[in-house]
Amino acid sequence: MSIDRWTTEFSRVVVPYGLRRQDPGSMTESLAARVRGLRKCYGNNPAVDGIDFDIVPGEIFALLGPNGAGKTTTVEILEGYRRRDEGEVSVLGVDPQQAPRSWRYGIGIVLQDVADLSELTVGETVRHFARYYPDAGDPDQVIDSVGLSEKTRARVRTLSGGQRRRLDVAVGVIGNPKLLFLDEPTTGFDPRARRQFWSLIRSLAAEHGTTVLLTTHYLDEAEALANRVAVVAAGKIVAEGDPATLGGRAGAEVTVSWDDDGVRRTEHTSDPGPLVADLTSRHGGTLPGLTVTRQSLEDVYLALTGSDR
Ligand SMILES: Nc1ncnc2c1ncn2[C@@H]1O[C@H](COP(=O)(O)OP(=O)(O)OP(=O)(O)O)[C@@H](O)[C@H]1O
Repeated sequence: MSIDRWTTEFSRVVVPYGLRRQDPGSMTESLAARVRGLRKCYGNNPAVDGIDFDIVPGEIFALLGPNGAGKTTTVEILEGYRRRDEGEVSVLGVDPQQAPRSWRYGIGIVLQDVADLSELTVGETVRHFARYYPDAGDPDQVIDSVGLSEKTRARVRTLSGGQRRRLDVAVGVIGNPKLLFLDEPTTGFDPRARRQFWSLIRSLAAEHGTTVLLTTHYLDEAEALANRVAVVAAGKIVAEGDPATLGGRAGAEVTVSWDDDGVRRTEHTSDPGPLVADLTSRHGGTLPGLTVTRQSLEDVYLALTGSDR
């Protein structure tokens, strides 16, 4: 996250705007976001070099890519915190560069530690942010939905890292956003906290219809959460699709391994069923040490973003 985004976002949420209620349904929103030919250079260096994608309402869309690929720059342009050099961008039916302040009520941004008003309690923090939205959710319900009910009266500075992230999410969703931006949301989480966080995000999408734009370096996170992923490398999208089939994964060869009298055997096949059936019958009905491994999303990702890029 860039400092200027943090500063702008922080001032956005702590400085009242003189809020005006707007019916979010009045925006043209056949797509939650539409991006065409997006380009952004820093000096002579293209950070984003001609990116196209759509985000459908209600879906969880993940941007993956190595450090410096251009994900944050893209997301900040969609959030309205950076100006593009070229291309068309529409978010909730509006160009973020021309957006009225009321457009912000429809988007939620989960920033790391934006809720760090450490002397306030969890309840006070969420109520504080709720005041700046015309259509805010009930603070107690939102705190409950992120699993922090027992910490409502705890001071923010006493929370663990994972609990703070939950509070960041509570602050990100208190305005009932239609589109939620999650930038590397589970960095530093323990495995259980990550699973709980994933459940929270899934339920936001499933129960509230919230659209989510996620950036992450965790491929299991993308696989667990995203309906679609786009892999970005050197400012371009190099693959896009369902994480289960990305890069021809579903049709790729499968590795079948088993133990044969103490010797490890391996075969590669695009159709493992007949091979496993044949081997099993030849081994008298059981195949010791059988493993059937399909290409992982990480394998596909590494091939797509390899050193030749
Ligand atoms: N304010 C800036 N000034 C100059 N160059 C920048 C600036 N912000 C980003 N860049 C450069 O633009 C490129 C893309 O950066 P960006 O932060 O968008 O990548 P990213 O995919 O989000 O990376 P990460 O995964 O490390 O967060 C990088 O080469 C980066 O050094």
